Amino acid sequence: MKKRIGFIGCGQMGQAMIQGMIDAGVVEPGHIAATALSDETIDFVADEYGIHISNDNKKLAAESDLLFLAVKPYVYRDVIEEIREEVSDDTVVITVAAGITLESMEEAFDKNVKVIRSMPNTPSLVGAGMSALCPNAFVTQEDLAEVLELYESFGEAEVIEEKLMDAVPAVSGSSPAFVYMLIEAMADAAVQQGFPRDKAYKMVAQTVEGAAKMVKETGRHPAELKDAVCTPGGTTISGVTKLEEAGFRKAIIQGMTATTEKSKALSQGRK
Ligand SMILES: NC(=O)C1=CN([C@@H]2O[C@H](COP(=O)(O)OP(=O)(O)OC[C@H]3O[C@@H](n4cnc5c(N)ncnc54)[C@H](O)[C@@H]3O)[C@@H](O)[C@H]2O)C=CC1
Ligand SMILES: O=C(O)[C@@H]1CCC=N1
Repeated sequence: MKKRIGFIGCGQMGQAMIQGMIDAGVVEPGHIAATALSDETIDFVADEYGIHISNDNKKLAAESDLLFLAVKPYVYRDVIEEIREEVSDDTVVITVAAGITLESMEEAFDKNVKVIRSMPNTPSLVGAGMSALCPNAFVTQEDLAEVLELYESFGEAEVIEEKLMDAVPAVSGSSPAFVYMLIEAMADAAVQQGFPRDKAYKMVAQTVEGAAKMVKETGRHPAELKDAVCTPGGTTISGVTKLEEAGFRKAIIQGMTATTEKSKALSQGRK
């Protein structure tokens, strides 16, 4: 891709996307530029990814065709204030933040601006991301196709209606953290039984990946796949029974609901 790609903010999420798109070969490092606040991050990112990086948001905004805002939601207002004049009618601004709505972006820019609201996740770093996107009315089909090509280079991507965007952190944006908690807890239990840590993480992570692949590739219902593991009177059903007693599903659903509620609160300008 020949478009000039800019990242304002280059922390966990920005770096995961940059690494993912470079590894996929969809864009040359020379076509990516970024900004960061600290000299430490600027030096690290320049060395690690070979992209151009500075602390000049205005210049970056003026020189980018596809401009990612990969800063925390509470920094958005100040950053937009700073770059508003540099963003042209043709620039596609892509949000990477929970609770930043298309409407709030249009209000903040106070002019016709192309905006795509997106929610990626950190597994983009290893080409296994899951992202959701939704464009505003000024984004053309061609713009959207280009941005989708980038997101699909580091994982899967879905274009969805904006009313579903607040549920995306729970489904895919924040949920890697929940899966890491599951992996950590399973590994702790294995270590309690005498497993070395490294073997425990490897075996549990491979099992999580394998189970996810079974859901994706067989198309079978997760409950059917679970039933196929449960030998009558065997080990699995004993574990399943105990997990149900402990409120496993309830805890997951409550965690996801809290995540979505927080995203809705941010979208509505509540804390
Ligand atoms: N970390 C994650 O798993 C995910 C994060 N996101 C979203 O990505 C956005 C960034 O999150 P992270 O990368 O986790 O945060 P982070 O704190 O790792 O990175 C943010 C970066 O922005 C820089 N920054 C702050 N103010 C700036 C400014 N005025 N100009 C230029 N750079 C500035 C900071 O120095 C920092 O390096 C957030 O809005 C978050 O909602 C979305 C999906 C997943
Ligand atoms: O925790 C957060 O707010 C961000 C959005 C999704 C993942 N991290």
